[in-house]
Amino acid sequence: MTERVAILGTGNMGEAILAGALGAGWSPGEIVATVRASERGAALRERFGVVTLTDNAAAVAGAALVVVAVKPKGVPALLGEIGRSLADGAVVVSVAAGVTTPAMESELPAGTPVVRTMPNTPAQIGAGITAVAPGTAATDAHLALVERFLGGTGDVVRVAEKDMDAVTALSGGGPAYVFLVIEAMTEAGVHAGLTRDVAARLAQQTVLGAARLTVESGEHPAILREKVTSPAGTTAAGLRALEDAGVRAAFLAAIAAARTRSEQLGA
Ligand SMILES: NC(=O)C1=CN([C@@H]2O[C@H](COP(=O)(O)OP(=O)(O)OC[C@H]3O[C@@H](n4cnc5c(N)ncnc54)[C@H](O)[C@@H]3O)[C@@H](O)[C@H]2O)C=CC1
Ligand SMILES: O=C(O)[C@@H]1CCC=N1
Repeated sequence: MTERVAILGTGNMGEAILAGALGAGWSPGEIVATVRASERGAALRERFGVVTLTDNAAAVAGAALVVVAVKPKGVPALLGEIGRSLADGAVVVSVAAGVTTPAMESELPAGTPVVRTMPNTPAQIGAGITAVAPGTAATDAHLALVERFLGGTGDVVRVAEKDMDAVTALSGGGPAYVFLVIEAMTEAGVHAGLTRDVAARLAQQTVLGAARLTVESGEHPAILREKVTSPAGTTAAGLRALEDAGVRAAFLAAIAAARTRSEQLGA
């Protein structure tokens, strides 16, 4: 891999992408990461061996791919900062919730290729999923570079930009919902008398195994659920309690609320 990549704003998501890309074979020499605080830069240099800078304009000079990973409200100012330093043909990718491609294009020199993306933090171990939606000047070659880089962090799926707020709600924030489920199942196991270590291991591996079985069997989750649920058995009793507590409705409400919030962040 020969292209240089700049990651601007290397916090939780930027670091997850950095770790995932390095794990997939991108070399530290190909990536420069920017930070606000120099101690953060020193920690990233130590951990990953990449060059870190606090100057975003200097970081994008010579980069073919620029990944903007600051908070949504920081994106316009950052794009304004780097516009004149971008290399010819460089593609600018944002991971920010809510920030649209027209909004990105309006802060950059006319004709700059941009791609809006929504990754998630399992990118850190190459198990993420990123949705991508191109702006008006992004060509297939730009998308191919973006997909090659982000492909190191997990799956990549192309979506229409109008679907990005829904994607943000489902997979962008989705790991948090699953972490909450793992935390709650673990705690419930402790309440049922298991040690915390055993309960945590059972909850983690159950979520991992169920997710893998869904993917690898290709069967509908409802069918897989029926195969666990013996008539009048233990699982039926547990599922009844979850339905009584409104778990399905809670997920509908959670994804709808997160989607609305993503729309607001872009407004
Ligand atoms: N955390 C997550 O799971 C996901 C986050 N995102 C998006 O990623 C973006 C970043 O989110 P997080 O990583 O969670 O936030 P964060 O606050 O952990 O990271 C942002 C980093 O950017 C740095 N920063 C801010 N302005 C800067 C500047 N001008 N130059 C250089 N560095 C600068 C901050 O010091 C911070 O370390 C957001 O736009 C969010 O919507 C997208 C998908 C998932
Ligand atoms: O919570 C947020 O706003 C970001 C976007 C998706 C995940 N984290």
